[in-house]
Order: sequence, then structure tokens, then C-alpha cells
Amino acid sequence: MNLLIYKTLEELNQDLADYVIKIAEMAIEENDRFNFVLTGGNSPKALYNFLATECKDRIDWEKVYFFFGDERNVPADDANYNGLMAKKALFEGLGTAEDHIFYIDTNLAPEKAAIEYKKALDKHFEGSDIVFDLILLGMGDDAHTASIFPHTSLVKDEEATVAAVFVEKLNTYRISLTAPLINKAENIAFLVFGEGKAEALKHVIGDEQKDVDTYPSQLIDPIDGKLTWFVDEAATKLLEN
Ligand SMILES: O=C1O[C@H](COP(=O)(O)O)[C@@H](O)[C@H](O)[C@H]1O
Repeated sequence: MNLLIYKTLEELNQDLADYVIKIAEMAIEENDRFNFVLTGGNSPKALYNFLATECKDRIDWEKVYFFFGDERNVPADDANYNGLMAKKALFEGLGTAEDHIFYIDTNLAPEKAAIEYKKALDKHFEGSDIVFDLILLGMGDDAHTASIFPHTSLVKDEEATVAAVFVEKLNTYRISLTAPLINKAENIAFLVFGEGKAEALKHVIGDEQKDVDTYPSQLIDPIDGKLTWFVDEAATKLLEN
């Protein structure tokens, strides 16, 4: 595990963008495509804007396929739909073709949406193992990642798949990649900043004894890939040296 700490969010996003571009270049060089899983929420908006503007000419974006680590069970035109956030912040700027974006279809019932998403992934990876080049993850202040929330069935899901989960504290369904599927990736990067994440980060990174039910982000531990944390100083303020 590699922990990178930045003074400002601007520095963090610039470095994370360089990292995305570097992995994209390697994947395109090797396989002529880059399979990139996006995180949702608010944290990645500035990064996505930066990629869509400052990094627009740095790689051949037509070789990039975009996926989502999780989705909220809301219509595609709802401001909380992760796909809409990415569309506005990233895809519109890059002019990404629709057939390179793998949205999670929330017109379907959550379980069906999860099944259909897994089918779409299997098709894209042509029946072989689903191994993403890069998965970008966020972490909530309750230590959830993707939509693997504390004390939910997804924490214990041992199948490398896509699943629907009812999150009681939000009184809603989510659709999410499971931790075993995430952990197959070549590269996983967490984007975490702000004081509000400090308590969760202290436990997720700092605790010797794991408690994945309470801190699901502790589940993220790539099998063969690399894990890098991009965090700001505020988020690390409770970490012991
Ligand atoms: O609900 C969600 O939250 C997490 C964390 O979001 P953040 O804005 O606090 O970083 C996010 O990773 C996930 O994709 C999203 O659906």
C-alpha cells in the first residue's frame, strides 16, 4: 500500500490526474484500451473536470472505457445519479462516445440492474476474468466505499460480482461492485480529502485489528494489483506517525 499525502486538494488532483494518465498510457500500450472504473459522490468532480480540460490532449480518450463502482438507485436525470455527475464533469468535456460508458441502469429494479451490469461486464471482458486497469474509489465518513456500507450484506459478499444492497440507514437501494471484484483490479486508487474523513481514515489505515463490518474500506486489498491512497493533510490529522 502506498499512502500519498498532499497539502492542497489542487496538488492532490494534479498528481492523481498524472497517475490516471500514466496507467492509461500503459494499458493502451499493452491492450489498446483502458478500462477505468469511476467513483461517484462529490469528491471526484474537480478531478474529472481537470481530466476533461487540462488532460484532454494527453491520451487518446477514444481508447478509454468508463465504468462505475457503484450507483444510487435514482433516475438517470437525478442530481444524485453518479452517472450524471460523471457525464457533466467528465464525459461532456471529453466528448466520450456513449458506447464507451457503462452506466448502471436504474430504470431496472436494483437486483436486475446488478445482474445486467455484471452481464455487460462479462461481455466487455469477453467471458474472461473481469480485471479493471484502474478503479478509483472514494470513502464516506462512515468508511463505506463504492456502496459497501457498514453492517450490510455486501460486506460479507465473497463473490466477485455486482450486487444490489438495501442500505437501511439511507432507506434506499444501491448497486455496487463487490470487494472481491474490486480486489482483482490491476490498480486501485482511493481519493479521500477533508477533515470529515479523518476518523474513518484513522481506522481504515491505522487499525492493526481489522473490523470490516464497521469499516468496509478495510476490505480493499488487491490480490495482485497496487493500492494507492491519495489523501490530503486534513484527512490524515488523526493518523499516528
Ligand atoms: O455515496 C457515495 O459515496 C462515496 C463517497 O463519496 P465522497 O463524495 O464522500 O467521496 C462514493 O465513493 C460513492 O461512489 C458514492 O456513491
